[in-house]
Amino acid sequence: MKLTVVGTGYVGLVSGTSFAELGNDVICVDKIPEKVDRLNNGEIPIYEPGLKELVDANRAAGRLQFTTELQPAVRASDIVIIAVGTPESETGAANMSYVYGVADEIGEAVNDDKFRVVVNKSTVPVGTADRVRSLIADKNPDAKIEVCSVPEFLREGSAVKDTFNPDRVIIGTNSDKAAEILTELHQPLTDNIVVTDPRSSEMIKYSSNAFLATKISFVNEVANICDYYGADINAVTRGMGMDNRIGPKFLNAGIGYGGSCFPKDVKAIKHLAEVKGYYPQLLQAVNDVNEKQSLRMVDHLNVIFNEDIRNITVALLGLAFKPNTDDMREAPSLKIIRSLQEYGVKVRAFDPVAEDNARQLLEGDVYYAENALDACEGADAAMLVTEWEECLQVTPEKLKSIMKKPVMIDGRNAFKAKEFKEAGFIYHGIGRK
Ligand SMILES: NC(=O)C1=CN([C@@H]2O[C@H](COP(=O)(O)OP(=O)(O)OC[C@H]3O[C@@H](n4cnc5c(N)ncnc54)[C@H](O)[C@@H]3O)[C@@H](O)[C@H]2O)C=CC1
Ligand SMILES: O=C(O)[C@H]1O[C@H](OP(=O)(O)OP(=O)(O)OC[C@H]2O[C@@H](n3ccc(=O)[nH]c3=O)[C@H](O)[C@@H]2O)[C@H](O)[C@@H](O)[C@@H]1O
Repeated sequence: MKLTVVGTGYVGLVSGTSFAELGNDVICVDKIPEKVDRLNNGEIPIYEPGLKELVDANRAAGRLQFTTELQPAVRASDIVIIAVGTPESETGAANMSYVYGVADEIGEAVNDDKFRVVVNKSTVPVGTADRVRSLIADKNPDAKIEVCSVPEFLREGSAVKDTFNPDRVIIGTNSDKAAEILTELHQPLTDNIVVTDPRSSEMIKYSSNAFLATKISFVNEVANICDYYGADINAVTRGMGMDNRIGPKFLNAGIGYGGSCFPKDVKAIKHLAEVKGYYPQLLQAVNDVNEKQSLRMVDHLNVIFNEDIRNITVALLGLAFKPNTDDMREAPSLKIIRSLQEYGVKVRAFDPVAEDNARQLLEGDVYYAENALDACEGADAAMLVTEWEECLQVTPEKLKSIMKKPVMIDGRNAFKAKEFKEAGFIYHGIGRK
C-alpha cells in the first residue's frame, strides 16, 4: 500500500519506518526542513534503539522517503496517517492546532476522485475524527475520504519492539471499507485487532494511559505510607502482583511518571470531563500525587542531612524521564534539580544520552559528568533518578571510595538496599525498608 505519515517524531518516524519494513511504500512528511534534511542524510533526530538500522535498510530498499511537501505525498497515497504532536495547553486540554493544521492541508490536497483513508494516530480528544473529517470537507466537499482513529500504544525506548509486538491494534471507524483496508495494513503485526467506532477508539487511548498513570500514583501513594511504617514497597508490590487480578506490571514505585504523554494525557482526559460539568475526582488525585512525588527525593535528602543541605553536593544518576530515551519532556529530574538549586545544593549530573536535551531545559550551575562515577566524585549524596544500565552498574564499594559521604537515595528502588547498608551507606528508597 502507499502511505503518507505526517510528523516524524517518536510516533511518526517509528511507525512510518515499520510500515515500510512490512513492504509498504511510505513517505514521511515533516514541516521542519532541518529534520527532513537530517533524515535524508541518514541521521536519526531522536534516540530510539534499533531505529537507525531499520531506517537505513528501508531507505536503501526505496520504500521510505522523507519530504517537507505534504500535498504531493498525500495525492500519491491510499492511506494518510497523522502523527503530529498534541501537547498540553494552558487549560490542560490537548493543543489541537497541529492536527487541525494537517487536516486543512490534507483537505487542500484531496481534490481528485481517489478514495483515501485518513488515520489519526496522535492522541486526541473524543470527537476529533469527526472534526478532522469536517475540516477536510470544508476544503473539498467531494473528497472521498474516511477519517479513522488508530491510536498508538508504543513506549519510548522500546518503540520499534513495541510496534512489531503490539498487545492490540484498535481501529476506530464506522466504514467497513476502511476497516478492511486498515485490518490488512495491521494484520502482519498482530491478530488482536479490535474494530470499534472512532469515539470509543479515541477514549481507549486516553483511558489506557490514564489507567497506567493511576497504577503508578496508587503505588507511589502506598510507598509513601510504607515510609512511615517501616514496610518495604518492593515486597508489598511483589505480594500484590501475584494476584492475577492485579498482575506484577507497572507497579514500580519511585519519583512519579514523566514523559510527553502520561502527564498531558491525564490532564487532557480530566479536561474532557470538566467541560461537560463532571468533576473527575480520581484523575485529579492521580495528577496531584504525581506532582509531588519527585520532590520526595529532596524530602529524603533533608531528613538525612537534618534539614541542612545548603552547599552540599549531590550526584544525579540519570536525567531522562526513563531509560533508553533522550526525551526530557516532563522528566522528574528537572523538578528535582530546580528544587535542589533553590536550596543552594551543588548538582553533578550524568545521563548517557539525554545530556544535550537537558542542557537546553536547565539553568544555573550544573556539572555534566562523563559517567556515573564521575558524577559521584566528591558528592555528599547520590540520587538514582533514571535506571539506565550505566547507572545501575555502580557498586557501593566503588562509590564509597570516591564520595565524600556514603549516602544513596534510590528514586527507582532499583538497587539492593541490603548491599548498600552492609557497605556502610545511608540508603533511602521510595517506600523501602
Ligand atoms: N512519544 C510517544 O511515545 C507517543 C506519543 N503518542 C502521541 O503521538 C503524537 C505524536 O507524538 P510524538 O511523536 O512524541 O511527537 P513529536 O513532537 O516527537 O513529533 C511531532 C512531529 O510532527 C511535526 N509536525 C507538526 N506539525 C506538522 C505539520 N503540519 N506537517 C508536518 N509535520 C508536522 C513536528 O515538526 C514534529 O517533528 C502525540 O499526540 C502523542 O501524544 C502516542 C503514543 C506514544
Ligand atoms: O501515549 C504514550 O505516549 C505512551 O505513554 C507510555 O509510554 P512512555 O511514556 O514512553 O513510557 P512508560 O514506560 O509508560 O513510562 C512512563 C513513565 O512512568 C514511569 N513508570 C513506569 C512504570 C512503573 O511501574 N513506574 C513508573 O514510575 C516511568 O519511569 C516514566 O516516567 C505508555 O506506556 C505507552 O503505552 C503510550 O503509548
